[in-house]
Amino acid sequence: MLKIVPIAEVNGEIRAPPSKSYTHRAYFLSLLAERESRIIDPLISDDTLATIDAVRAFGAELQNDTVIPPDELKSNYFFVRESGTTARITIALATLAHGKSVVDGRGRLRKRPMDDLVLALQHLGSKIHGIKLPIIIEGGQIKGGKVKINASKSSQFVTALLLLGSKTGLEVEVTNPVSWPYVEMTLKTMNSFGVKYEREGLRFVVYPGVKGASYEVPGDYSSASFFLVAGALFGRVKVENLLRDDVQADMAILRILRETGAKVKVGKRYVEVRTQELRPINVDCSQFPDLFPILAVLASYAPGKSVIRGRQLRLKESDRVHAMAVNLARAGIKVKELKDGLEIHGGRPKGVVVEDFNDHRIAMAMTILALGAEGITVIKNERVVNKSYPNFFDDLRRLLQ
Ligand SMILES: O=C(O)C1=C[C@@H](OP(=O)(O)O)[C@@H](O)[C@H](O)C1
Ligand SMILES: C=C(OP(=O)(O)O)C(=O)O
Repeated sequence: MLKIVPIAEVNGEIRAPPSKSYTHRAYFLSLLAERESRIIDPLISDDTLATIDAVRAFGAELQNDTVIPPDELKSNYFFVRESGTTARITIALATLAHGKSVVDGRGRLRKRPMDDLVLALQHLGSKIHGIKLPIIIEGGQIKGGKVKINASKSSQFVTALLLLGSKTGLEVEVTNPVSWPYVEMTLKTMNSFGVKYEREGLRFVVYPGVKGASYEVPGDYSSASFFLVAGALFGRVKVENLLRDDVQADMAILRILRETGAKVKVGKRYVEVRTQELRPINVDCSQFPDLFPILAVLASYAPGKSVIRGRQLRLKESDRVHAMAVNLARAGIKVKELKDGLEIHGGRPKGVVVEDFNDHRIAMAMTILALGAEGITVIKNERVVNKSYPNFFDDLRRLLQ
């Protein structure tokens, strides 16, 4: 358990951890490559360990930062912990492995949607049983061809098919996408690994062949966003290891912080945010859903009414709309739960015992809220941040020292 005592101001620097999303992509593309690859500075967290375990279970050999791919993927039992990204990609790639595979996970992941991806893979000839984890795949029947994917619940369905297509060749047509920048992140990583594809709007033709790469994982804007908001609320924060020229979904934080009135300076490899003034925000997070919890915290301090929405916010490690509504109401903030988001009236939050709903981003967002709250905040289970950011509290201490 951790107690967070409010501070007068924040003024410090940290280094962003490596990107969870790029780490997933680099390991799975290394698995599919024609030769060995190097992955430099990967994120090591609960989610990426799930991916590393899956890549090993498919038959890859990992020696330090080198991944030696198998000649053929092996069918296996894949336990992906609570990693949605790992689950979706593993389900798709397991269709390549002759024999029976099982993909399973724990907690909320067993309730999160897999159905549209399963339908698409069945359309391509694979035999799959179940639309929620645990899912059984009778691999080896998959062939290339043409498939349409409804991406209204998750862009990870698209990512999974694009990666599959880098092995089989595949034409993919996407409908109703959320979180589109994550598809751009997948395509960018495919470029790094020498995969050829053509695109026209929401249609892709992926050609078979993954060359391999020596790939350096960039810093994570999703993890950095918690401290960038702390800079906007309470003083100054500089986050190193953030590339200006990137396509990460949560780079949206830069535009939003400027719109709310913070002073944002972007260098080649860093971002610095200073408090200036705070205006309410009105934003749809459907393309960058992981910012929702920390934007709700930002809105809690911004005088006036903010509205923050997103189509898939209730489908994550928790129902994030409900989770933030509960915690902000407990902190004395006037909040109204909408079908797809929150209406928040900014004020001065009180310290609370945080209900994290076993969601790393709820715990991290509420920790930042605590820095300016009236009274002490309690984080009951600080280990919940291990899913994406094991060093979160170490970096917080570094910032406050
Ligand atoms: O592809 C990825 O790496 C991710 C995509 C997003 O999910 P959805 O596409 O399901 O919104 C995001 O919430 C998740 O943290 C990581
Ligand atoms: C939802 C997240 O990841 P995943 O979908 O991979 O579980 C997240 O990191 O907030």
